[in-house]
Amino acid sequence: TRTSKPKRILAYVEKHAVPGDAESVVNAIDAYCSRVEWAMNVGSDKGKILDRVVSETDPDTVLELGTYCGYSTVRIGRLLRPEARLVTIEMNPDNAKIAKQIIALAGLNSKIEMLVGSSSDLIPQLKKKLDMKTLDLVFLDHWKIFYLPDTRCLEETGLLHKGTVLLADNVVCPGTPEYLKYIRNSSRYRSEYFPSRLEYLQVEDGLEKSVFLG
Ligand SMILES: Nc1ncc2ncn(CCCCCNC(=O)c3cc(-c4ccc(F)cc4)cc(O)c3O)c2n1
Ligand SMILES: [Mg+2]
Repeated sequence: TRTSKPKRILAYVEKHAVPGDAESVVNAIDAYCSRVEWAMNVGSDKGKILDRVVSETDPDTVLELGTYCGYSTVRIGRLLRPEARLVTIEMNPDNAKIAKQIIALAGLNSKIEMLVGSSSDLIPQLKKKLDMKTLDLVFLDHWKIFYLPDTRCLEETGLLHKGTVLLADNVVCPGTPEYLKYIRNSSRYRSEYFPSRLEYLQVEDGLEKSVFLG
């Protein structure tokens, strides 16, 4: 098949969003994925929780693991101050290409840098590659079995500081049991579960917010 779901999402956004208006890009993707075809964006219900956590954290540096089409990248980026920076990691080069175009359409190129590769390969390079002092917020939305090893890697590479917020998508569906077990039992984090719904469906899902205590 010539087109892919991300390409169909991009085509819809190009037709229905207003260039430079990040909100209209988010709304266009939600309209498409709720009416035409489901896609694994964090969606509007969990998106409202994400918005609140981003606004309360007001981060200077953000790391997103798993870009897909860039829905949550734009959702987060639209709330950041002009001098703030968001690095997003996507392993699939075709998805990264689409996401780059959606991020550009939202007018967020100046705040967002996309890295193409696996989180496990790229996280160790973040500190030196991007002169990343530390991260204020991490949004985990990639392969669910990588949440725990990547969190351990973030700890070991000194990318977390006292107060860094980790926000994990899909802790109920598809589920991230090993990550939840670790983060909820670790004295180095204070965790809180935000119940919600799986994107565009009536299935239970939720976000786990964990503050690193150092
Ligand atoms: N390590 C590494 N580094 C970087 C990377 N970049 C991409 N990947 C690969 C990640 C591939 C996509 C991850 N996301 C999901 O799998 C996901 C799934 C559902 C879902 C699906 C079916 C259902 F029936 C119900 C729920 C819903 C969600 O909200 C999800 O986020 C990477 N991996
Ligand atoms: Mg997700």
